Amino acid sequence: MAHDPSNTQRTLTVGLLGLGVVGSGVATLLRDHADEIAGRVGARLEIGPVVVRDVNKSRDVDVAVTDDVSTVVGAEGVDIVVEVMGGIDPARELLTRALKAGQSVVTANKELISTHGAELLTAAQEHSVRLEYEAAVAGAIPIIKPMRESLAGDRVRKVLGILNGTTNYILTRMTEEGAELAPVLADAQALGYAEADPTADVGGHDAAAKAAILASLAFDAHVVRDDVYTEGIMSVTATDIANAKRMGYVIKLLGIAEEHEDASIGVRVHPAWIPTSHPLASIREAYNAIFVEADAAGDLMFYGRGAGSLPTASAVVGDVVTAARAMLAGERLPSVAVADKPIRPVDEEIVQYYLLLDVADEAGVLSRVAATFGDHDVSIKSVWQEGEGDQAQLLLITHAAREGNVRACVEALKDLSDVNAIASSMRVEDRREG
Ligand SMILES: NC(=O)C1=CN([C@@H]2O[C@H](COP(=O)(O)OP(=O)(O)OC[C@H]3O[C@@H](n4cnc5c(N)ncnc54)[C@H](O)[C@@H]3O)[C@@H](O)[C@H]2O)C=CC1
Ligand SMILES: N[C@@H](CC=O)C(=O)O
Ligand code: NA
Repeated sequence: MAHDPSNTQRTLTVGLLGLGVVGSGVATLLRDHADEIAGRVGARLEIGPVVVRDVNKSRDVDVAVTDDVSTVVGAEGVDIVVEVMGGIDPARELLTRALKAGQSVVTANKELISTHGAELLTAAQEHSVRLEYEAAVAGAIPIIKPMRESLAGDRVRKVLGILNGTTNYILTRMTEEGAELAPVLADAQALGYAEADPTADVGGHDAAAKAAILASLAFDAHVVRDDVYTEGIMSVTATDIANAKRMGYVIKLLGIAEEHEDASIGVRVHPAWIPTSHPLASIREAYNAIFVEADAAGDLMFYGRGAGSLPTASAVVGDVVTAARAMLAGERLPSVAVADKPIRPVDEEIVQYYLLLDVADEAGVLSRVAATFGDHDVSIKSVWQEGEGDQAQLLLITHAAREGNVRACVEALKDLSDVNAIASSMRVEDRREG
């Protein structure tokens, strides 16, 4: 049945901060889906002032723009502020001001939420308005609301996610086409997936921000971006990809958050081998996925587009609808008791490793290498040797061991006279290892 917007006389005004990739998508959806949204909210949502840096720039979307933030932030008649500028400053100060002025806020800004989310949520609570940020984690995928609401009766143990579209796109093309990283990154930028500064993507920082937000929600804890151990994909080579493939694995940039039995929280982002049989192994291109292990629900997987204009705008506009409904119903943000749980240092994590060693092809090398592993309490699961003549490569996969021991073992291996180099090392995330 078609929506009848005639009974939705009330109008709420949505002001926008930023009109780039995401902002243009938000303006497009608010305009193109206006009637359905009015039917769902019980009020029409009107696009109010749109703040941009350069009012003279030509744009694909036809809205009136201004460079005066005071027309949106704290402005009489603007009910909801959508922040899609990115960065900490001035977003932090502008959103604080908006919340204090009684405006609900919707943001896609993971950098801001993962560092100053707690103070912004407090301001929202204190002023009885909403702060929504579904687009900040995994773009279009509904994950914030399921974590906050659908799983509120369960206990989440572990979250494992492909949280960055740009790097998944790059790794997919490196794996499937043998492409080099740099030109594929340029394609990801042209497609609107990358951050304004793409080192946030390839360096793992964007995924780390999202992992911090997810860990906070999953474990009712205060986890910030700087708590996340972070490695990016710059060191992943074609050789690593080929080695993973022939052993039955693929390489993905993973965000991993888990609550350990001592209530400490481990949260890390790094490239990892995962078995081709794992549901996350089949996630290609700019798609994201989040695999959740919960006590009662068991395994869940959330899948969808993690980046791009309209997919991200879908999550932003969904949040605008949430904020508008709450405003009309007088509903406040749910208040959650948050504990200060300790962050487990990465050295204390129990991990499995792939190591590639350049060694001299001489008698006794293998036993000296094996003894070094034994000295550090790291057990070898499998080993292959390749090459002949003076040089050989040893490919080793360890059993799960304490990260700090693996690191010390790697340092000791470097000191062996017949180990010329540690050509590569990467963690293996394999549930079969326990
Ligand atoms: N592009 C994507 O696929 C996704 C982006 N996000 C987040 O959405 C936000 C926006 O991202 P994009 O639209 O991709 O960035 P963008 O760079 O395309 O757009 C940002 C816009 O904000 C404007 N802007 C920045 N600072 C401003 C200021 N002080 N005053 C006025 N205008 C200002 C810029 O001129 C630009 O037009 C970021 O927080 C990003 O992390 C989240 C999910 C996906
Ligand atoms: N640059 C990000 C955009 C969405 O958060 C990504 O590539 O995932
Ligand atoms: Na999302």
